[in-house]
Amino acid sequence: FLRSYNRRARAEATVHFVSDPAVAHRALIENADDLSSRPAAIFPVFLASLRDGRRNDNMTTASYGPHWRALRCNLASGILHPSRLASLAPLLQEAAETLVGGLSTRGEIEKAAGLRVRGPVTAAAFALSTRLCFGDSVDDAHRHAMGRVTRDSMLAIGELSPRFDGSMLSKLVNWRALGRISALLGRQAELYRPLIAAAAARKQSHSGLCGGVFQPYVDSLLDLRVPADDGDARRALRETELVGLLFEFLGAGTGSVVTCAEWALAHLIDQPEVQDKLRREINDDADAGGKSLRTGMPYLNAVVLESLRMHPPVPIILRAAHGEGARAVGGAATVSVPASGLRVMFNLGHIGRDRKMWADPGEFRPERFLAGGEAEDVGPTPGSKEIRMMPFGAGSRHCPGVGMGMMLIKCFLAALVREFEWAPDCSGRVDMTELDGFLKMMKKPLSARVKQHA
Ligand code: HEM
Repeated sequence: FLRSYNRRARAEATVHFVSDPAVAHRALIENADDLSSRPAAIFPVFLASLRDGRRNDNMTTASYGPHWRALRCNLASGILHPSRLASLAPLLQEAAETLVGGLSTRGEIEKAAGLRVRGPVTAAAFALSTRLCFGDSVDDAHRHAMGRVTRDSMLAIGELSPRFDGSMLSKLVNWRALGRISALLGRQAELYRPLIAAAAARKQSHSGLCGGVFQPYVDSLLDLRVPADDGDARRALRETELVGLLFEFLGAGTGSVVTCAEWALAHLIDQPEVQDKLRREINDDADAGGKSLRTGMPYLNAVVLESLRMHPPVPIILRAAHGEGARAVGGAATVSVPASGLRVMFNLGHIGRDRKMWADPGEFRPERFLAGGEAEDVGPTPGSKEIRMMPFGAGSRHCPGVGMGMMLIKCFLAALVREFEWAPDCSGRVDMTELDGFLKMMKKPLSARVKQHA
């Protein structure tokens, strides 16, 4: 029995790796509907479900269908809607100013020997995400505790083998990471519970716009009604679902943004002429605020895109492929597709450095994204014609935070380059080795000599 169980689990767990942009296009764009779910077993959904015996999906883990659609519409038409980006801009600017202010007051010795930027940028991005999620009333100690648990949860999820398939064998192999994830889910619930209760009380008194401009994410989740499991009725979200969705927002809004900002700064240090050119554009920009960050400053946009092309913060995306979509990935000879779908991993790092698509793909050259460059029409998400890079994914499950993510990275980078000059630390070089993990961070956190402009 055990042997046949393991054989079946192994067959179902066969993973197809896609690094070819043409195959990714065939699968994710031409057969989008057949690749619109992620393999559920990979995610620790079942751990959350152990708590109350039900699946407790967040948006990432939800199967393509009415439940996912309700969650996605709520976020994409609420806080993250492109028309809201203008009103979010002042909050983003405030976060960037706090970041720069904090770095300015660091000791001169630290600045001269080598300043590590990952911590301060993470703190600034997390403070903003917390504000968007819960409003303006979260105190510092509570926010720091949530920051720690978010970071630890991401690390624990990263420890889970990408081949984890929910089988008994893989649970045994991953028992340590699963135990940690389970404990951290409990801690998240403890920390979010009072903030959810405060949002419910706010709702009663019709108060509490964040920054005076918009409804925090948690408030919208309390208002949301999702399809009930039986019939046409709709129901409110359960506490365990709320916790999962809030963690998803805090994690997604922080880690990828920080990873991209750090890589971009690393390249600006490595190529001072690119840094100078960027600084000139930023200084010449009359409106250093919201509109420029969205549609102006082409070189800043190009620097961020080039960084995302070379180092997509989320290195792998996962899908379960069915029908024609499975054949688009596995080839015409694909005969047996498990009921749960063919498991597919798209390697975003390889796709952005494909030699057929890019000249000198290993070189950091933002000019390729400017008018007349080889990639002048390429944006953060692929169009319908071809895929050349896809740092925010592609198809119906692409990242809903692309607009806010791009704007936040640009806002941080513009502030950091306007305010400081960046140079290698006393080691004299920038180590560009990538960390093999859930997020493709710099293996050695960036440390830089920083000189403040007069
Ligand atoms: C530099 C910033 C970011 C990067 C590089 C990034 C990247 C990604 C990628 C690669 C995916 C998977 C897409 C796919 O499977 O096709 C994703 C999904 C997602 N991202 Fe982002 N992301 C970023 C920022 C954000 C922000 C700011 C938020 C929200 C606050 C966010 C929320 C989400 C959510 C909820 C999903 C799941 C969507 C679904 O399954 O429908 N992300 N992101």
